[in-house]
Amino acid sequence: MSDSEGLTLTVLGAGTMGIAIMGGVMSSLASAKTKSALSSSASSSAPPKLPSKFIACDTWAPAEQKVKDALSHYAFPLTTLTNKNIQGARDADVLILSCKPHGFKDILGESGMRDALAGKVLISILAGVTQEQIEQFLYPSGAPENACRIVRVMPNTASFVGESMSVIQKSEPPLTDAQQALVEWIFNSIGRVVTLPAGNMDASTALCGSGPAFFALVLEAAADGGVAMGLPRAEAQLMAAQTMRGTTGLVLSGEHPAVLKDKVSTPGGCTIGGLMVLEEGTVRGTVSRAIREATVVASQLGQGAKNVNGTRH
Ligand SMILES: NC(=O)C1=CN([C@@H]2O[C@H](COP(=O)(O)OP(=O)(O)OC[C@H]3O[C@@H](n4cnc5c(N)ncnc54)[C@H](OP(=O)(O)O)[C@@H]3O)[C@@H](O)[C@H]2O)C=CC1
Ligand SMILES: O=C(O)[C@@H]1CCC=N1
Repeated sequence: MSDSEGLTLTVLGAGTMGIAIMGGVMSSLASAKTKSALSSSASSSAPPKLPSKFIACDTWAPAEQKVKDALSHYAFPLTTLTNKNIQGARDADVLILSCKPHGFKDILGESGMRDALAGKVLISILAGVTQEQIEQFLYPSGAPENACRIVRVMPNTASFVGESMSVIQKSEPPLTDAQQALVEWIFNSIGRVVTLPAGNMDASTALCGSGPAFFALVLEAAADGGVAMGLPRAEAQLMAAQTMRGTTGLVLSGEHPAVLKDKVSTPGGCTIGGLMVLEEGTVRGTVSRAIREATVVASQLGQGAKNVNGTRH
């Protein structure tokens, strides 16, 4: 629980994302400490207290070692628990629900969970599960005065390296200033943040949550092309990754992707030759359709639907 030094952040589900988010937050805190300037905490919108202790809960016993292997080197107080979600929730100030989408009822339905969550902020990163679904499950007769506040956020796995793109769902009614500051601090500490209405969360899941997988596929294909033409594998992968990073740097600094593309295409040169092959392969349509498909699949993940991907052509 919160002490004079800081808050306790608990993740309920210590898999890929639970570890990535804790790792990102720890890394951000550690680098602020190293610089001995908690610049974000010094800003007017920073929460009065930051996370300083961490609890990772899972049902899978080997998760404890995975968490320790990934995070112990940050040297923050870190507790790992197996089948002790209530203890993890009780000892928390702020929680991240990071189980699989269909698993939230198991966790939130545990006897004593409602009391353990009272008055706290529960951040759900589950794909396809709405804030209302969680609220109605926890409080079927309406939220009591001490109900926890549920906030839906869609981050991505680049949280681990402080490069997430996280979409925070606009809360209705608004969170308190302190709650809002805490949620924004957590996700700003692990990357960039935008806030959007509830209706945009499934598309955000496809573009930001799934996005790293889509971009990794393109990156890997580009490296393969280089290898096919004789580049050594390790260098080809580094070259593809750094080239993708440079491209995103230009776009994030304000360059329009279409202008960027045209600038690279020297008339009569090799780039336009490669671009024509991509257009013939309907890369744009295929990539856009992948985002549309993932959006539709994401929208069904919270309905308890099984094998959703198999129901679509
Ligand atoms: N992976 C990603 O890049 C992203 C994922 N998400 C969302 O984040 C959530 C987690 O995804 P991800 O990290 O990939 O999934 P993982 O399967 O890696 O992690 C979930 C963990 O929760 C555990 N778990 C299952 N039931 C319980 C329980 N009752 N109590 C505590 N822990 C439990 C799982 O154990 P077991 O494996 O034994 O079931 C598993 O270790 C999902 O809802 C997903 O939609 C959002 C953005 C990006
Ligand atoms: O594939 C999934 O369902 C999750 C949600 C976004 C990224 N991974």
